[in-house]
Amino acid sequence: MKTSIATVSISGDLAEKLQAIAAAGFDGVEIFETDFLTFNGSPREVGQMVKDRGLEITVFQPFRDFEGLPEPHRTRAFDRAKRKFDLMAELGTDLMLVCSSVSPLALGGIDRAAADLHELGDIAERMGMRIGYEALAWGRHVNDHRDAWEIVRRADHRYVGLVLDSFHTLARRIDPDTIRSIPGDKIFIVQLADAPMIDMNLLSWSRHFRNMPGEGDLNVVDFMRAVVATGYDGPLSLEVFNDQFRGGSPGTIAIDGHRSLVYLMDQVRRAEPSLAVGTPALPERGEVEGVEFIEFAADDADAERLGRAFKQMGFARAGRHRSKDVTLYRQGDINLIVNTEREGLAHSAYITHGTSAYAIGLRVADACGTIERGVALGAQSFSQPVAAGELMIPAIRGLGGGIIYFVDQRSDLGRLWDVDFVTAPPEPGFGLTRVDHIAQTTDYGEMLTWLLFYQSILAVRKSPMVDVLDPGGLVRSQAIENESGTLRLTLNGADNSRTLAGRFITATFGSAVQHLAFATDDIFASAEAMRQAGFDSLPISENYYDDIAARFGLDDEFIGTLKRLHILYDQDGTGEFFQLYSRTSDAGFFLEVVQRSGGYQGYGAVNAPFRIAAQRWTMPPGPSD
Ligand SMILES: O=C(O)c1ccc(O)c(O)c1
Ligand SMILES: [Mg+2]
Repeated sequence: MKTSIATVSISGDLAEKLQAIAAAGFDGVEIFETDFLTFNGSPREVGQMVKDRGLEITVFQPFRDFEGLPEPHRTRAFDRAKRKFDLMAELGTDLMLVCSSVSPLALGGIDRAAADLHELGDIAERMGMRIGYEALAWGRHVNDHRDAWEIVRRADHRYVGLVLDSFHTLARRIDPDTIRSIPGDKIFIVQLADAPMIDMNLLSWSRHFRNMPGEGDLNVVDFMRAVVATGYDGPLSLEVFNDQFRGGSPGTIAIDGHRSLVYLMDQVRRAEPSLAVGTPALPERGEVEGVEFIEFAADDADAERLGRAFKQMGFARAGRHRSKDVTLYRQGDINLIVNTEREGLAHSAYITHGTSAYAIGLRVADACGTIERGVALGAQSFSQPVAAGELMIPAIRGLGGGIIYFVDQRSDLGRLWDVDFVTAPPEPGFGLTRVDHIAQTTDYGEMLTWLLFYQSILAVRKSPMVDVLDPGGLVRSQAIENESGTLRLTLNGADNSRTLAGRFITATFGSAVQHLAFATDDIFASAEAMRQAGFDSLPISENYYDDIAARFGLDDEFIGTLKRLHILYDQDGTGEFFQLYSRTSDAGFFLEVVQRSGGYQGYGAVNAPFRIAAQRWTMPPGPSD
């Protein structure tokens, strides 16, 4: 199946857009008229630019306010169309998208519109063109693909077909299964877009908030299943109007778009195996069984500091890499690696970001399958030389230039610690059992990119976005987790550098992992042991404890213990959540210990403002304070 994307979906001038679209692997492009009109060159030159990049023009659009007009407007509309057909011949494309009229002059009437389209079909045929009719969700008389199809059916012309656009259908909550009865050869092109669920008027929602399939909340998979069921085998064309994308990186948005289409077709194939999906099958999404390790890049002085901090939390120095300057700290199922090598990716990560948790190792059911899937979805695989006898751990590049390694039990990768490390016997520790969650910070503009990256490659789902109030601004936070809770990531999007999250991005030149949370089954015992080992926990305001005492009706003794140990507390109706924080590093990195009880699934978002306030009093002032 051919892939295509509208020029409106990408930022930049026409040349930049085409370059990014071709580089991301698309076969075709929809030329949006304004992108052509604002280009300082002839239609022939545009056609050549498209060809030179190995692309074809899938459709020229939009042609507005055509059908149902009274005279003299009707004749004018036909003249306008003829001029555009001439232009299209120069551009080198034969399909024009006619979107349903929004003109107050349009008269309505299915037969009138069908007659207009039939007549235009005759002209198109003579000029070697075809027309596709699309129902805009806010069209004056036609705003439903079922009506558009009825008009196309009655127009009864070989050169007149239907255009389906997932946004217009799904935004109006029209059952996509109504598409199944349309003949596939009468669908001339299919446009795809998703959108977040927001309650607003259709036009504004469409023009500003569309996003790539899989990034929003619409059921684009069911829409596409219905399209495939018709036998349609034309291009899948993204048409995404999004304010953020218009100002984003052309290359990244184009790659996200291509990834979204590959992922969409993979979901269609899995949801309805009997359909003839014309794209290659992919290995299934990586089933994450746990976080196997977190690796830090550091210089010697910071490695000392990190080692000390880990010991104060009950980690033991548990091993050394056989050939590299790499130390393993271990407690329960948590493996923390500190890499002070002077070459390789760890060193480049250190040079770029300073001391940082630049690599994450995930335990999956099938490491090679997960990599294969990632690469098919446009992720970059990563490898660097290893010494003889050591393991080459498969990896892809992730957020902030970091690395995600994959290990599994089905290969030698399951013996990583024995093969690559000389390890010591386990020590008891302070009760920390596993990595509860990994918090990554990114620019707000990149959140959808990483959401799609994780969701398309790993078997995870996203939770609703929550707002984290920071005195410097709002940080948007969204969790990405699997069913069993063995992988929990939180993505925090900062849109300025005055928030703690924004400061972290600036201070580390875009390192991603800002904090790590470890789980315990008894936070009071862990906190007590950590305190005795010299752990300097983040102090929390008295006011906070007064508030939770009142909010949850907690008794004095319990509140006294929370207060003394600097533990934050939350309930969600199904269970309880306890949190304890370290102080932050100068750059804003920190560690957390949490205890979940009952069915608590959240991350203590209500406590975040108190944590942030406490971090602010205890941190050195930032450059913009
Ligand atoms: O917003 C619009 O006007 C518009 C134009 C053309 C389309 O294909 C579309 O889906 C929307
Ligand atoms: Mg459209």
